[in-house]
Amino acid sequence: MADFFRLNKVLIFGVGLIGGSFAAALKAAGAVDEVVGFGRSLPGLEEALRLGLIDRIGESVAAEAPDADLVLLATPVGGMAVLMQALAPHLGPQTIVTDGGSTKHDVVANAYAAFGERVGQFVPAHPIAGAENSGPAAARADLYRDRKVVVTPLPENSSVAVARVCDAWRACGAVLHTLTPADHDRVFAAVSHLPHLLSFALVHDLAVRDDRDMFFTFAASGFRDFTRIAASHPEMWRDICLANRAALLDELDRYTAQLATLREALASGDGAALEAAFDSARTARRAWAEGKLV
Ligand SMILES: NC(=O)C1=CN([C@@H]2O[C@H](COP(=O)(O)OP(=O)(O)OC[C@H]3O[C@@H](n4cnc5c(N)ncnc54)[C@H](O)[C@@H]3O)[C@@H](O)[C@H]2O)C=CC1
Ligand SMILES: O=C(O)C(=O)Cc1ccc(O)cc1
Repeated sequence: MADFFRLNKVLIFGVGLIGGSFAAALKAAGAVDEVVGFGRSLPGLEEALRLGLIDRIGESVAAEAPDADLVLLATPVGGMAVLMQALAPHLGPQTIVTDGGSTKHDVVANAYAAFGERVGQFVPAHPIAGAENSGPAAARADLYRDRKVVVTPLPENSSVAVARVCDAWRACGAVLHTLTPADHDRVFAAVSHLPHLLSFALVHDLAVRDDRDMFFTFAASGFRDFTRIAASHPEMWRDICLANRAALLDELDRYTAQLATLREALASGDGAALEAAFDSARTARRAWAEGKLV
């Protein structure tokens, strides 16, 4: 990144964990003059202002967008189409729009529909950093330090547009990677969306039992590790699952087949088959945790 990288004005739609952390990181890096926040909840925006994540609450899209260098969409993905439609008539010639959404195929389709001939001004991206906590109070200036951000550029994007988005994320401390939207959604269905669905499913199944207290009383660290992400934002995860439903259904089918194989081994008392699967998983998990599988 060039040393002189600096943004004049950044608009953030949805100043929660992802948008608020982006704002905080740009400010900490001295890479932005002014951050203006938009959102659907005034108390949330006032909290973001109090926390110093944003400098102002936006007056109107028409007034704020034309001279903005960068616009980040950081709402749940299901809300982005409407925001894109609202932004499209007011983009300045130099304004670049990006997003932090967890899915890309749907976001890209919505961008083509909203921006039309100006879709080159939209550069899709996804920070692979986050937490089960949400809202402006969860935002942290160091959330993206040494974390990956995946960009899925469009054929219509200029190198200047892609560079502005990548430089902004680099100013936040992130490491940039590039995927196609299709590969992105296939990969994250497997390593992020499916694990969240499984975690929600396990806790939900226990939570609806009459004698749930007995189970939760004795749940220990393995349960804690497996279910931390079941404390994540339900609306956000509803949108992710629906947006990436084709890839997620494929992964769910693979997982269901894997469970069926293990169930069969269990039912027939085939300890060797169970141990072989557990051993293969343990080897891969340990290698991944030691950075040997990336
Ligand atoms: N939470 C995580 O760990 C990660 C989330 N993401 C993606 O980032 C986006 C934001 O997620 P978080 O920051 O975690 O959520 P969050 O709940 O912390 O923040 C979202 C903010 O958007 C506002 N909002 C919701 N709907 C809106 C709408 N229609 N118009 C305007 N504002 C709206 C909310 O009031 C809230 O302030 C999502 O698309 C999510 O998929 C990406 C990477 C990690
Ligand atoms: O809480 C966790 O560990 C996460 O997995 C955070 C996360 C959630 C959604 C994303 O698109 C990327 C990262």
